[in-house]
Amino acid sequence: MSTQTTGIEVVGALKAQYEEILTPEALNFIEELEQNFGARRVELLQSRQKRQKEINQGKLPDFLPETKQIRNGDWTIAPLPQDLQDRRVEITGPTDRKMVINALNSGAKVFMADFEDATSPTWENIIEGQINLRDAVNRTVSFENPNGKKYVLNEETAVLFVRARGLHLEEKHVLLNGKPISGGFFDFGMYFFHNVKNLLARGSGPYFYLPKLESHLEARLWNDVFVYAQERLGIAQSTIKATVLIETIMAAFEMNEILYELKEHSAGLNCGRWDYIFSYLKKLRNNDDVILPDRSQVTMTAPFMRSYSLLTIQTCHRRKAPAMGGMAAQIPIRNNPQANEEAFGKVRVDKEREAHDGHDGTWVAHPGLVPVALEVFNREMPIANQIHTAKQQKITVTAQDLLEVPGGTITEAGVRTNINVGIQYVASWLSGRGAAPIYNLMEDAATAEISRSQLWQWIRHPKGNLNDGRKVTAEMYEQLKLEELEKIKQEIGEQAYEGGRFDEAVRLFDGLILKNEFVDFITLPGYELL
Ligand SMILES: CC(=O)SCCNC(=O)CCNC(=O)[C@H](O)C(C)(C)COP(=O)(O)OP(=O)(O)OC[C@H]1O[C@@H](n2cnc3c(N)ncnc32)[C@H](O)[C@@H]1OP(=O)(O)O
Ligand SMILES: O=CC(=O)O
Ligand SMILES: [Mg+2]
Repeated sequence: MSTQTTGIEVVGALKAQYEEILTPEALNFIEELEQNFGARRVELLQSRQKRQKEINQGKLPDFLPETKQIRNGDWTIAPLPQDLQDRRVEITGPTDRKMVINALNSGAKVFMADFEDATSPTWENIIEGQINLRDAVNRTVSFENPNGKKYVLNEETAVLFVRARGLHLEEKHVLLNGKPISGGFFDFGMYFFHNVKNLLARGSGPYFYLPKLESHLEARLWNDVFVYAQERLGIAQSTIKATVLIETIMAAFEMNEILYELKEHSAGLNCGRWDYIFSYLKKLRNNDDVILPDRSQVTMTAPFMRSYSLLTIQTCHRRKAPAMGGMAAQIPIRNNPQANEEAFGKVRVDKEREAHDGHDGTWVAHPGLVPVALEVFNREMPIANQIHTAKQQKITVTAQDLLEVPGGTITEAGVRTNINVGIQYVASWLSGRGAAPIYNLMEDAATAEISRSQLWQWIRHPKGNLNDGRKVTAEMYEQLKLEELEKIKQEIGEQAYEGGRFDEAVRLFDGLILKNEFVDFITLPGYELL
């Protein structure tokens, strides 16, 4: 079915209620965003390729000489609204109806509803996600489980943020002049269009997370989108607030500049640790000095990760902006109290380090972890945030610190885990679930990117050897893959395996690992299969 408006065309199926989101007025607004900003998005994506080429030729990422004045200048972001002063615990999750209610009721200060890493962007997930968020803002959202359990919002709920898709992702079910539009502009635009007035009437505001930025020019693009959107709907400038994820190695060198570009709309920065590891590996993949050990060994205490976290705190607080921490991947383990306590212990240590260092809040992936993170931040952070404390203001983080290669080993178990978890995740994503519990860890698009890029690199890197001396090769991958697929079949059962899009997942995964050309994001070839 297709609905034609001026130049913009919806080619996705129109199920019940979809027209309530895809109104002619909302589509006109999206069309204007794409008309005004679509070409710049494409140019910025080309700039990413250009910078990658320079890195491949040996030019390492560094702080930009041309923006030194901004780094040295004395400026701050605009004051934060009242409901963004205290963000000590933020829960994240997909925009699934039940989860939206559970997250808003979880006791966390903020719920980040995610159209990015935790969402497989099927047309249904995207449009139903918008319906769910609209109903959440209206406070009419409800849900009934097949077992009769009913879900409604509590009196007091978390503040809502929405993470729009990254600039690299398109929405192929909405075309402008026959071409797919930006997924991020769609997510932002629809949520803003349908909810801004209601959010303001309820004393909150249109709050966003912006993922995977690679430069301050990308932040400038988003700022221009915000300025346009506010003007167009008659909303006061500076109403929109956005937290930018520092989750690419390139953005780590432009934190000041990103805050500066968005300074009227900024709600600080967040350490998106999983994509950051992926980006470090992706950008430096052709550098013979750079290689990462097993995924489990690349933690926030690795020197390059710690430098990045501390620099985020220093930069944000100098600019009076919140510096949000990141996501520990552990989730509750039912039916095994000891393993559960160990998992909670790991989350606790992670959050203690973040709070102690000076982060103003942190992320959790599951309602069961909200009390764990809250207890730590309540203990370590007796006031609403640490923006005005002097923590980390005296440290110096250099380009070398940010690029320092971590030590550690590559093991056969690490290779196996990357294959096993990577394929299971891709199968889940293709089946419409963008976040999945696998071996008691939260897996999403960002963690899967690490798994597959490590395999790609270990096969090709001169130092891609196991701790027992064997070189990681394509043949080893093929052999271990067969064994891991058998293991998965045993664990989840033949029926779930057959119904789980595993064959397509394996073909997609093989393409990512075995082709010499590095694919920028799993979700790009993945989206062709959705
Ligand atoms: C790298 C990054 O970008 S991190 C941010 C992106 N990633 C995420 O947001 C992941 C968020 N987390 C999740 O999606 C989920 O916790 C998963 C997929 C990891 C595990 O989900 P499940 O297997 O459903 O967990 P589990 O069975 O323990 O859930 C128990 C209850 O908690 C709810 N729940 C679990 N996680 C969440 C969440 N993040 N938000 C809201 N509710 C949640 C479930 O809906 C379920 O509710 P019910 O008891 O009312 O039925
Ligand atoms: O988006 C968060 C991340 O860690 O990646
Ligand atoms: Mg991410």
